[in-house]
Amino acid sequence: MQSQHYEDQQQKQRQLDNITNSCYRMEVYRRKTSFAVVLLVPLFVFCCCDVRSRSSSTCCLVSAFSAGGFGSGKSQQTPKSKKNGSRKRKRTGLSDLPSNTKMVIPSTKTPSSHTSDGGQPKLDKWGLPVATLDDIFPPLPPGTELIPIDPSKDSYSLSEIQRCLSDHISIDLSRFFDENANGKIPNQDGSTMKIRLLHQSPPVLAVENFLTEAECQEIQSQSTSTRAHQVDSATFRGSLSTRTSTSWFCHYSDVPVLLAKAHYLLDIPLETMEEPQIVRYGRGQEFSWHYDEVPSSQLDNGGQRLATLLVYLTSVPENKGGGTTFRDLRRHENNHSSSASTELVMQPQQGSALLFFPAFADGRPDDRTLHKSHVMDGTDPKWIVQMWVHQYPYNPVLPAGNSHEAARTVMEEMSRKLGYS
Ligand SMILES: O=C(O)CCC(=O)C(=O)O
Ligand SMILES: [Fe+2]
Repeated sequence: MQSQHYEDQQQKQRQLDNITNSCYRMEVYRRKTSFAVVLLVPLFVFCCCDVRSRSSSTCCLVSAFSAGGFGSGKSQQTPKSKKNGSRKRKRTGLSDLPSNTKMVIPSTKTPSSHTSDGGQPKLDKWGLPVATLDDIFPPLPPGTELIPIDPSKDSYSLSEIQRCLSDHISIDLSRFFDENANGKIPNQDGSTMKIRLLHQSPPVLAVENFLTEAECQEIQSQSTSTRAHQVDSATFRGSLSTRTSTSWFCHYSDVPVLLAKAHYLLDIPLETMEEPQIVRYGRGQEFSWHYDEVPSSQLDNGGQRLATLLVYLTSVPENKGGGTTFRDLRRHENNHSSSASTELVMQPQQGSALLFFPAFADGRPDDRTLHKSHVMDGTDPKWIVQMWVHQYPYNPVLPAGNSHEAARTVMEEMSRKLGYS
């Protein structure tokens, strides 16, 4: 399975390389078309207006056309695309973003042209091919393993869930959950956690009642603390990725309950946890398609992100947007008479956690986890807190002075209070 994925990655790279070639061919095609239009339109007008000289003019123009037009080497050797091609790219504002969220922006290679309606290529106002979502987030190669959950099963046992995690970060779920996938230790408000499988391969898990209502409110209130570092996400105009929410980077020690629960659930060293981030999406705000993996240029801090733990601090009704959506993953309708399937969406439910894996255990990105936060439609904002787990110890960047060590004691105290140790 892993070697299959590695081949898929290589194929993706080849697809990206092909973009350059197909784009060049597209540009040649465009040039030829413009050339033909430039020649044929005056020819048509000329012929209509001056019937007496039509035959000789046609001969003259046709011979000029065949000398430098379709099929001639000349237009291919001197593509006039140079001028447009070297046009300055619009600033994307990437530097305004938190450095640890990978935003995929259009390749510096010229994107391939794509046909829209009726096979016509989509061109911009300069007649250049327009990048499409498929250029930036290529479809998964045919044959990629995608296994949704079985719609005929009411639930998965803990052993079945555990088996789905075999290629990813090693987590021992039996510390926290019994064989029926129920939490072993009740929450402070008496509620019980429950872990559910949302997708088998790649594995996507939900933990109901991960945080209590009071714990959600306590974490959300950290956004008003002067200790949190606020980042207003830039809107990416001229790019296909858009993040318009607001984030707050927190000191580990300010969110001990998140730390204690994440640490106990995932059984990973505190040092591999990235700074906890609180995010708020107001009406109309979103985070469009992206991968959570760290760009290769930034792997020197903790290596790749192996797990994304995202906890919803507020609920958002189904018809109000805000769902976390996976492009390539499906959820079959739980209806035996129908084989309909829809995109896998996790609708925010206060206190529930979503757990998925942007990379395999050895750090190779798992592109099957391309996802987005749907545009918010409701007036009540969506709030989340999230944390990524790295391969190796991670050095926190924000807020200044943030440190794992400073949080260790409060985390251990909280673990005792919650009954985990
Ligand atoms: O808010 C969500 O539902 C998804 C957020 C996300 O994917 C991210 O911040 O990386
Ligand atoms: Fe994400």
